[in-house]
Amino acid sequence: MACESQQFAGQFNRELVHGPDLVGWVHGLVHLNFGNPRNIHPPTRGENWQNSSSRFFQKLLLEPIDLSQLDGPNHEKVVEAIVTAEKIGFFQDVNHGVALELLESLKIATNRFFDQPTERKALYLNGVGPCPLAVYGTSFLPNKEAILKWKDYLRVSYSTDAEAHEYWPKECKEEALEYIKSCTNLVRRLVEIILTSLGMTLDYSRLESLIENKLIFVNYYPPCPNPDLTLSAGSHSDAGILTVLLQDGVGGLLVKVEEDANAENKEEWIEIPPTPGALLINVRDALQILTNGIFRSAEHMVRATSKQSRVSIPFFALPRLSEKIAPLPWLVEHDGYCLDVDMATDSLDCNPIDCNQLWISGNVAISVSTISAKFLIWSKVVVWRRLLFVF
Ligand SMILES: O=C(O)CCC(=O)C(=O)O
Ligand SMILES: [Fe+2]
Repeated sequence: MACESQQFAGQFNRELVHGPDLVGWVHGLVHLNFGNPRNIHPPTRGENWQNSSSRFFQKLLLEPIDLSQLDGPNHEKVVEAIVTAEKIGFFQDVNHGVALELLESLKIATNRFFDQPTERKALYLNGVGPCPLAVYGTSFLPNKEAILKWKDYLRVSYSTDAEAHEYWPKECKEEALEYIKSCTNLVRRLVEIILTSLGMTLDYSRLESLIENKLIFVNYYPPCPNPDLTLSAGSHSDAGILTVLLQDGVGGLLVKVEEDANAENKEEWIEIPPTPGALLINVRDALQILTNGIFRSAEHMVRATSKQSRVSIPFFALPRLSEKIAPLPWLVEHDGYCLDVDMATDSLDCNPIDCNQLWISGNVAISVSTISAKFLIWSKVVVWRRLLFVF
C-alpha cells in the first residue's frame, strides 16, 4: 500500500538525503573507531558541568511534580506548581500516567533498533524508505555542515494506527505507538491546565487542533571519543506546544534558565538530572507565542559523553498546519505589549504565525535552520535568540 501521509510527513523532507553508503552515521563511526569530533562549539566544558547553585532550581529539578495529585485535594497546589515551572520553561513529573514498564521497554526497543547493522537502519533513510513516517537520520553531516553533532535518530510520525503498523520499524513500533498515545493524553491534560490558568476557555476542538501533529524522535548518542570538542545536540528551542522527554540514566541534558526579575536566579545552564520514572515537560515556541511570553520555551542542548551511549525520546505535539499562532488578545491587553516575533524573512509583529512555517522551521532535521526570533519579554528587555535547529 502506498503511504498516504505525504502531506504530514512531507513537511520534514527538507532533510538532507544520504545514500546508504555514506559513512556519516555517528554510530558507525564509533564502531569503526574512525571519528573524532570536529572542533565546533565554543568551549563546551565537556563533561564538567556543575549543578545549579540556585536552591530554587535544585528543588525544581530534584522534586518532580506528582501529577497523580491533580486528582485529589492538592489539585490547586499542583496546578500552581506546574504553572510556576512552565514560566521557567520545564519541570519533571512522576505518576504522569505513562506506564513505567513502557518507558523501560521503549529504551530497550531504541537500542534494539540502533544496534542493528547500518544497512538495516538505512532502509529508513529519507528518500529510501517506503514512507516518510519513519525516517532514520544523523546530525553528523560532515559534507554539509561545519558544525557536527554527535547524534543519530529515528523520527517516527503518527498518522493512523494502521500506517504505524505498516511503516514503522518492527524493532520499536509497538512501544513507540503506545508511548505516543500515552504522551498525547498527558499533553492534552497539561495544555488544558496551562491555558485555562490564563483564563482561556478551551474547547475540545481547539485543544485537539493545537496538538494535532504528533511525533517522536528516538535519539541515539554514541559515546564520543572527545566530548570537549563537540555537543550531542546544539543549543536550540523546540517549535510546537509541549515536549515530553524521556531520557535514560546517562545524563547530559542542559537547559538555559534566564535571570529572573529580582535577580534571585542568574542566567545559567543547568543539567536536568535523570530521575527514574520521571518525564521532563518542556514549553515550546508556539506556546510561548500563544501566551505572550508568559510561558517560556527554554533553550536546551545535550553535552557529549565519552563514557557510554545515551538514549532520549522526546514526544512532540505540534499544532495543525493551518493553525495560526498569535498571542492571546486578552493577554496582550492585560500585559500592555505584544510579543514580537520576527522570523527571518517576514516581520510578523503581532500577526499570527502560520503554523506551517513555524513547524517547518522549528522542527526537525533542516540541518541548521537560521530562523531568529525576537521576543519582547515582560521586563521589556529585548532578547535575540537564535533558534538553531540542530538535528
Ligand atoms: O536528548 C535530549 O535529552 C534532548 C533532545 C532534544 O532536545 C530534542 O530532540 O529536541
Ligand atoms: Fe529539543
